[in-house]
Formats: sequence, C-alpha cells, structure tokens
Amino acid sequence: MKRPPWAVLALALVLVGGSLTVVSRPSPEGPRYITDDQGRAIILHGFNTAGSTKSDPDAMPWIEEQDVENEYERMGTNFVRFLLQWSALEPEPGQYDEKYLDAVAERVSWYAERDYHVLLDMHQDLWGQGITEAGRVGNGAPEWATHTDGLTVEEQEQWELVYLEPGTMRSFDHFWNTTGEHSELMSHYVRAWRHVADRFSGEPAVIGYDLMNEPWGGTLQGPEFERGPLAELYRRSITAIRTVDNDSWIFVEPQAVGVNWGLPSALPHLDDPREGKARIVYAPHIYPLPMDLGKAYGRGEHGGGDDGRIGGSESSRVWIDRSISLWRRNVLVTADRLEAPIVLGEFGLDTSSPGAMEYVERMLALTDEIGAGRAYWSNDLDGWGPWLGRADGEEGEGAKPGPLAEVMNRPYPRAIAGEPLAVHYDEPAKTLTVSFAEKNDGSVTGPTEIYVPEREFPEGGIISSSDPEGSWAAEWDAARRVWKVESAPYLQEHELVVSPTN
Ligand SMILES: CN(C)c1ccc(C(=O)NC[C@H]2N[C@H](CO)[C@@H](O)[C@@H]2O)cc1
Repeated sequence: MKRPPWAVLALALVLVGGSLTVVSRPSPEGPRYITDDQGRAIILHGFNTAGSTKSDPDAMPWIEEQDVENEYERMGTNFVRFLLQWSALEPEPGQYDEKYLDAVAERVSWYAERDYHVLLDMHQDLWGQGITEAGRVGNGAPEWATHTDGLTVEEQEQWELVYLEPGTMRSFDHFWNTTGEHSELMSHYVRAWRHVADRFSGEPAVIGYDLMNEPWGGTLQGPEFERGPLAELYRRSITAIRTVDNDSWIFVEPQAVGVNWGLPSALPHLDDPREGKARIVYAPHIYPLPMDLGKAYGRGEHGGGDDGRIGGSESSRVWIDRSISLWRRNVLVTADRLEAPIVLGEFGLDTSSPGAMEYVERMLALTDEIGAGRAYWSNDLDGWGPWLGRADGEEGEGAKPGPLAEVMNRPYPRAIAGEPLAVHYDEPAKTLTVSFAEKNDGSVTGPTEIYVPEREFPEGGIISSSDPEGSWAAEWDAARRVWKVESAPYLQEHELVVSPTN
C-alpha cells in the first residue's frame, strides 16, 4: 500500500530530528523497577488483551478462561494489559455500569488465579465511536462525551488519518479544554478513573492503571500538549486515584505520534502523593516509522542495499534499527526525568512479514537490557498475535500457537528478590542469567522466581548460583514451571544461571 509523501518526510524528520536530541545521561543508578507486595522487582511479560474489545458489544475481549490457561501453558506470561472502554464504564454522565465492571472483575480473576499482574488500560483510538454516524472507526469515549460540533469525519483507508479529520480534532480539543467549552469532560474522565480504582484497589492482581491509551492532543502537539493538558489530566487522575488506592502503580503514556517512532517526549515529572515511594510508571509504545510505512524487517529478500534510501528490505532494516536506537535513547531520558520504571505498553507487527520474529527478538532483548516490562500488541486472532486461530476439536482446547508463541516462550525472571543488575537471555545457548544486588532493608520477603519453558527445560533444566554451596536453595514448581530461589541473605550480589538440560 503506497504511503503519502508526507510520511516519508516524517520518517526523515524522526531519524534526523532524533539525532539532534539533547541527551542527558540516563540515571547513574540504573533502571527502576515495579515491586510487588513482597518487595521483589517484578518483570512483566505479556500481551494486550484485546483489540477485539474495541468492537465487542459488551466491550469484552475474545478470550475465555481456558485461553488464559492456554496462554500460560504456551508462554508462561505473567502480565496482561487489559483494555477498558470509557463508553462501557460510564454510558451516561455520572452513571457507572457495575455489570460491566463485574465482567471485568471476572476476567481479572481468571488472571489472578494464575498469578498474573493485570494492568487496566483506559483504551481509546480516534476518541470514540461517536465521531461518525456509522460508529465504525473510533473506540473509547462515550457518545455523550463526543462533541464534533457537526464537523466532518470521513473514514479513511489508513485509519490513522482519521485523527486529522475536523470532527475528530474538535472532539479532542473539547476534551483537552483547548476550546474552553467543555471543561466537564476531563472531570468526568478523572472521576471515572477514581471509580475504577475504588472498585479494584483491593484486588492484588491489578498492578495498576494505564491512564489513557496513545493520547492525541488535537490541535495541541508536542511539549505544548504533553506539558499542558496531558500533564493536567495525569495529575488530576493520580490525585483522584490516590484518594481510594494508595498502592497500585499508575502508568502514564507520552503522546503517541512521533514518540511511538522514536522521537523524544516532553512529558514532565509527575508527583505521586501516596504514602511511600512514588509509583508512577512510564509506559511508551514502539512502532518504528519505516514499519508504519509498510517496510518489513526482512533482510534483503527484495534486494535493496543500505544505499541510504528507503528502498529494499536491507535498507529498511537499517532504518528500523535506527528508529529503535533512537527510541531506546529517548525512552531512557524520559523515564529518568519521571524517575519511573519503564513498561513497553505496546509493540507488535504482522507476524507473517519478512523478519518479523527477528524484530520481536530484538525488542525482547532490548526490554531485557533496559530493565523494562513489555506487553505485545496483541493477543488477537488476527495474524499479529501468537495464535493461528481457535483450535478445532474438543471443547476446552485453546487456540493453536504460532511462531510468535514459540519466540515468546522463553526463560525469564518473573520476580527478583533484590535490586536487578542484569537480565540476559542467550538465545543460541538458551541460557538465562539473572544478577541482582541484595537489599539490606528487610523489604524483600519472597524468593526469586524464574519461569522456564518445557521445550529445552523438561524438568526445569539446570540452575546454578554464584552463592556458596549450601547458602542458597532452589525449589522446582513443576506445575507452574517456575524455579523459586532463596539466596544467602548476607551476600552483596547474586548471579543465577538457568541452562537447558543437556
Ligand atoms: C496519528 N496518531 C495519533 C496515531 C497514529 C498511529 C497510531 C498507531 O499506529 N498506533 C499503534 C497501535 N496502537 C493501537 C492500539 O493502542 C493499535 O490500534 C495500533 O496498531 C496511533 C496514533
């Protein structure tokens, strides 16, 4: 599909503009981490569930409980970014649909029973269904909160272009109070978050709240948007949530456009009024612009060397790698400004595209290297997800796993009993190394937990520690395929290595 020339210009801006970014050093003390109720650093690996929510009449994802079981069996994930819809939560101003929240709670319980962490994502794309009469393109905001002022919204072959439609722009401008005519909208949104947090503050499986998916500033863009109304929405939502929930983590996203591609975000530091350390998480997405322009991560199948043009696959991969490097640098700078851990809220692609699995492996290695959690977009049965489609045959079988499930199913530390220093998976050797520093403040009360897949680790594989013989112990939980490791409490640093059974 040919993309408009402006997109190529945008690509050049991203990749050239990024090189002009003034980069301050990421924090000298290294990455920050989300911690659980045992004081352990948790490493979140999972999926967005699900894109199908956007068009479901009940605003629920396609999954049944068996599919959660199947996901754990096939990939050992421990995290889900679960899509919510404001339109289902608050169908009329100030009226919340408790049956909708009951349905959400039921699905949260499916994950809770399997030791997952659930991130509740107030999802939107293109504001909401109400931007067009047919209601076919947007999702998120309820009709009563949608004010296009009669301006046109034409459906587009490229869905992203609908963001630029006059009626869509106006809907966002009213929400951000750029028009000064509907200040009530943001207040409703903030109160809706307070209602959700009040409902789930007692649910330990709910790790936190992702305040808005891929924010779009309408006529406000860049620092004016991120430091203006977007920061205002976040500050008001954080304050409202903290009146009912002191302990959940609050995830904030930069504006999507530009930052998804690798450009810097201007998001400012956000205070957290909770008792104790701040629990704000920086949750960007990555979709490298060359890929958004339809370029694959393949290596040279279609000719085209690295001649500097966006030509064949070889030059595409070079440009995509430049996007990824730019994204890494700018994400670390913003996370350091926010003094926040990083969770990559979305990354994904058509798994049938050339080089797709190499791209996924690149992103898995990158998030390990920067200490970030990750949620793949998405868990849907649409060629992007890990499933080839629903299994035929007996009731209760899950969807059939595809190549992505194979790549995702790898050893990782679900929880680390200290300050992580490095997590590295050596793909060729199928060996995981986890090193961490002892916390001597008594805040850590649980063991390190490491998941390993059946494939190379039929009985758990071989686990070793840098701790002296006899000062550490590893217990194998065959049902969950998890090593639980108690380490010597008096040592400064520990290194655990899990390798395949010979
Ligand atoms: C112009 N704007 C504001 C814009 C353009 C493109 C995306 C996008 O591709 N997003 C990537 C994926 N994220 C959503 C769900 O959050 C998916 O539907 C997209 O594939 C977002 C915003």
